[in-house]
Amino acid sequence: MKLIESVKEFGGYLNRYTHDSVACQSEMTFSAYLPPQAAHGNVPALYWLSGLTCTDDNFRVKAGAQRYAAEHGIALIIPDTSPRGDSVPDVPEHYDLGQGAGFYVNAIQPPWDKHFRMYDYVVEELPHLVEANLPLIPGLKSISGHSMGGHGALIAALKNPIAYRSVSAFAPICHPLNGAWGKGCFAAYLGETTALWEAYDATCLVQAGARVPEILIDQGTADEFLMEGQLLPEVFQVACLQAEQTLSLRMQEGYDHSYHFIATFIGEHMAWHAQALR
Ligand SMILES: N[C@@H](CCC(=O)N[C@@H](CS)C(=O)NCC(=O)O)C(=O)O
Repeated sequence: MKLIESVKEFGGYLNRYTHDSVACQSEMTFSAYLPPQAAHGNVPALYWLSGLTCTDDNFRVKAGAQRYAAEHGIALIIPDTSPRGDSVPDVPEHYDLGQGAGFYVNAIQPPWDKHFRMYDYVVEELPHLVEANLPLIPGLKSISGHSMGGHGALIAALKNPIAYRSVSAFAPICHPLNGAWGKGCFAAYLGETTALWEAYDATCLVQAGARVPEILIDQGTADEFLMEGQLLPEVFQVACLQAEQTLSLRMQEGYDHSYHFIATFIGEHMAWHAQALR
């Protein structure tokens, strides 16, 4: 992997890297914040998955997480939301399909199947890469994300409960099978057989018996996409109740879907993950 940018922040370094991805068959970009503690030894990591239209940049400039990462001695690993480049398929007129909208699945339908393997990238390739090249404690990691990335964090943890110490999400897409964003991307990437979609749907995974120790979700009540029926946390909450999956769903009065909402509560999520990563 190649370091392309490094800036000192809160005593640590906010770095950006590129590398040739085997999973995505393209060059990928990601950011990593290494807290000051990483200068003296290996540290745990929190992976952050962003939402539709985002690159690795949105979280690093808008969420304000680096201050808390420095306080707790946790590295932040911030991947892009899809493969990119001229040879990677896209639908520029649709922000919610193709580049910027990888949905953290392994596509099996052409033309997406060659590059859009974000599930393998996030769960397998990226952890192996960063643990081999950065001062990280191998295997000591947690995951969080926003919207499409909240969905990604939930399914990554539910499908790999041993791999992550904790999972949280901001306004996650909890049941993509029944929201317009999820349906559009799943149909394109996975085909029309909805049975295949269930393996990437947090609500279906919980209903099918997947479990993690605890899930923390913050959801703004003034979120425009909550009102549109894209996120469906209430459906996930019922599934968790029925399955006895511990869920802390905090409905945050008046907050919208934006990074202002994330910035407000990211400190609490970082403290929560820090406890699990201790
Ligand atoms: N209206 C938005 C829809 C996409 C959107 O809201 N994306 C969220 C994630 S679902 C986001 O994080 N956008 C980038 C940002 O706010 O920095 C757009 O067209 O960009």
